[in-house]
Amino acid sequence: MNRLPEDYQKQMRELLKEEYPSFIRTYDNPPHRGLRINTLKLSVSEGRQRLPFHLEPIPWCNTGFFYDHDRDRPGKHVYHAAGLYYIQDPSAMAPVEALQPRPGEKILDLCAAPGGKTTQIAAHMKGEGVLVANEISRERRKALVENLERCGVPHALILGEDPRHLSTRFTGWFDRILIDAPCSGEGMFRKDPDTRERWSYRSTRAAADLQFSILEAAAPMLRPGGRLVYSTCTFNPRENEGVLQRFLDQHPHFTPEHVPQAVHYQPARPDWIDASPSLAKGARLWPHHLRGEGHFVAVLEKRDGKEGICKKPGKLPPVHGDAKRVFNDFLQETLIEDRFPGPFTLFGDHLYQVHADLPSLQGLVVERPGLHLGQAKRKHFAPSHALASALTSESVRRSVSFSPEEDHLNQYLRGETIPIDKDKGWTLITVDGFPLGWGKVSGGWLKNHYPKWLRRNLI
Ligand SMILES: C[S@@+](CC[C@H](N)C(=O)[O-])C[C@H]1O[C@@H](n2cnc3c(N)ncnc32)[C@H](O)[C@@H]1O
Repeated sequence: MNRLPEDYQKQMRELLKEEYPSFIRTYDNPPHRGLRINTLKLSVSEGRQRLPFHLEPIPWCNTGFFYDHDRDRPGKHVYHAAGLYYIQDPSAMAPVEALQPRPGEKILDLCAAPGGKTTQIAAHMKGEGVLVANEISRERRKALVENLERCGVPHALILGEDPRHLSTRFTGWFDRILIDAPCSGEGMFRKDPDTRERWSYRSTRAAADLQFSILEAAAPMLRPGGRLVYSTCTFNPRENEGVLQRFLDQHPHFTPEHVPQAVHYQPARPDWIDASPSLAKGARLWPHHLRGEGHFVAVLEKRDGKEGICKKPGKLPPVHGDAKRVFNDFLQETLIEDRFPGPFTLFGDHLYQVHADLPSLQGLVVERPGLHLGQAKRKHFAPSHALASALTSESVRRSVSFSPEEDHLNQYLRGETIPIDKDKGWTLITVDGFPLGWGKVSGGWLKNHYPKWLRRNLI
């Protein structure tokens, strides 16, 4: 295993003083493991009854649970594929709890991949409002898309922008913004030892400059009275209190607020860098004080500024008659109630449901303009995996439920065709009633439409 960098140990010894021995001993222990029940799919109490794992509540997140890594492998269970939970470091659940998202709001997750916090925000929003998930890295956006689809998030717009470019397009538009910033990752050295190799004093300075530029870009996008959460997974005061002080010096209309649930955390440490004492309202999550990795969380409120400049809805590519017709035919044949009132847009022949009053997206890298409904071919409509995941078995005319132990379930996940005695047509395939994907029944066979890139063998 990679050793902890000498300079890092020296830094932590100087900062933590008498606390240092108990801090450094945490590296001898395994990391704590957590999962978050996805309340877009099921309630916490149903999740506790249904999930076959040894769960213990995480005090700072009421949908979060520790699991026992020696006995449970939730990442391999079919309920994971069905999006019933998201595996997440317990400390990483703190920033969204501090953001306090509400249904119907406009919320920006500026550094979103792989989507742990985006899916947590989506669950708080109950799928209502606009959730903009932005991720600059193309490679990492793939995991973001996959996780949002798996978790059945119906209302996200996925962008791939440099925050400085976004900033000019959404002035005063968001009620809440999360910046879960790229950082030197000191808080992850225990869980992910590879990150140790990339660390140096210089890398922490470069990270601080990048974090400052991301905060600067986010500031104008928040409406007056809006809430911004800044979080990192590093202990480094230069990247935490230091970046915030530099930001507040130039943006006096932002004020630090107390992080909710502070009783579970330690206060931030402005005294380490001679910053404003008000920054102590932020929180530090330490592995020698709680069961999780290192994290930093701060809440800022905006007191002033411009409000909602981009009120004018943007124009998206229109939906031509053929696409509308095949989609409507599909809806009538497959769904019991039409839960998709639009508006819609077409990207190529892919149909999306979008939010009614989005500003123009022209010139932006758009990974998903909204919920991907499927592909509108000339004569028929092929529903998407994202649509299957956002539905329930009660909302469709035909569904088949397999139990986790059934052979047919494994066959479905492997992508095989399955003999079946059911009515012809698109059929929602579920595990215990929770959607996994599509199949199409014809002549006594279920043709498998589980996405090729997700196919696998259950253990
Ligand atoms: C700590 S991770 C985000 C984790 C994510 N919020 C989650 O909970 O799953 C930080 C992200 O910032 C992205 N990033 C890197 N450089 C960036 C930049 N210049 N502007 C915005 N984001 C950047 C990284 O690609 C990375 O995905």
